[in-house]
Amino acid sequence: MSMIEFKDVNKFYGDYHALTDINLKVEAGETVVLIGPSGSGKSTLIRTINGLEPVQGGQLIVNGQDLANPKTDMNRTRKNVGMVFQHFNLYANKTVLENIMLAPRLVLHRDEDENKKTAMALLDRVGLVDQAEKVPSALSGGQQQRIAIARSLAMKPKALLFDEPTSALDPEMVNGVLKIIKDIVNDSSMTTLVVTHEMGFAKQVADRVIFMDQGQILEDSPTDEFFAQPKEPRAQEFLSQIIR
Ligand SMILES: Nc1ncnc2c1ncn2[C@@H]1O[C@H](COP(=O)(O)OP(=O)(O)OP(=O)(O)O)[C@@H](O)[C@H]1O
Repeated sequence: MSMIEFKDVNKFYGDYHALTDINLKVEAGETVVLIGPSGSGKSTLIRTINGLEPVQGGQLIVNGQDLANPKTDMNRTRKNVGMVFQHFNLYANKTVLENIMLAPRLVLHRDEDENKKTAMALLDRVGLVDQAEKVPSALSGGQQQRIAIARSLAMKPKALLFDEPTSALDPEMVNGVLKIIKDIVNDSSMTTLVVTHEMGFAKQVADRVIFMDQGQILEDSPTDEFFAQPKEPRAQEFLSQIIR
């Protein structure tokens, strides 16, 4: 069974048809990058995968559960599917260490010593061990995003979703964060979906590229084929505008 499977999924915001007949399979361990113009539905699509946006119609199977079924327990899915947001979404009044330890303590009931050990190892992995006792606002945007990544990894998720993880960062912070995401993709067997406008990064990490426009998936191609020449005229136009 696929880790993630959309079958004829639709999503409305009121009358606005945000996702139209989405069909998509992502296998365990795959890395998929979603690209497309602003407003094409990329964020909406990945937010449906951990139940942050409910869908209407079709089936959305994530780790064996159908999220299109209102009876599904979303908490079980959220335990297994992590999310990194554009604006970090750290807890402002908690230390960096507490940000990382909170969910494993409350949701997984992880032993406190073990929890701290794991959190410190993750801080080491993102190069911020010395910042453990600070509050997020004392750190740069790039550092805050690295903490947010460590926080999501602390839950040991089966899948990790990144929603434009570098769009809110100052340019000099972008590469450090992308490097960490690349290392995670290379070192783990997690299923990873990334919405990004960073095409060089997409080429390096993605197994497949999905191009969206107006709430639809117009192209789903292996990365090499997509960047050599997308099949879809609208994807060709999009790429020609952003790669100079
Ligand atoms: N909560 C909401 N209520 C109403 N409409 C929304 C909501 N969230 C998104 N939309 C609309 O749905 C469409 C898709 O938005 P979405 O954020 O998924 O696009 P996107 O491809 O991620 O764009 P961007 O690259 O600009 O982030 C847009 O037209 C947006 O205005």
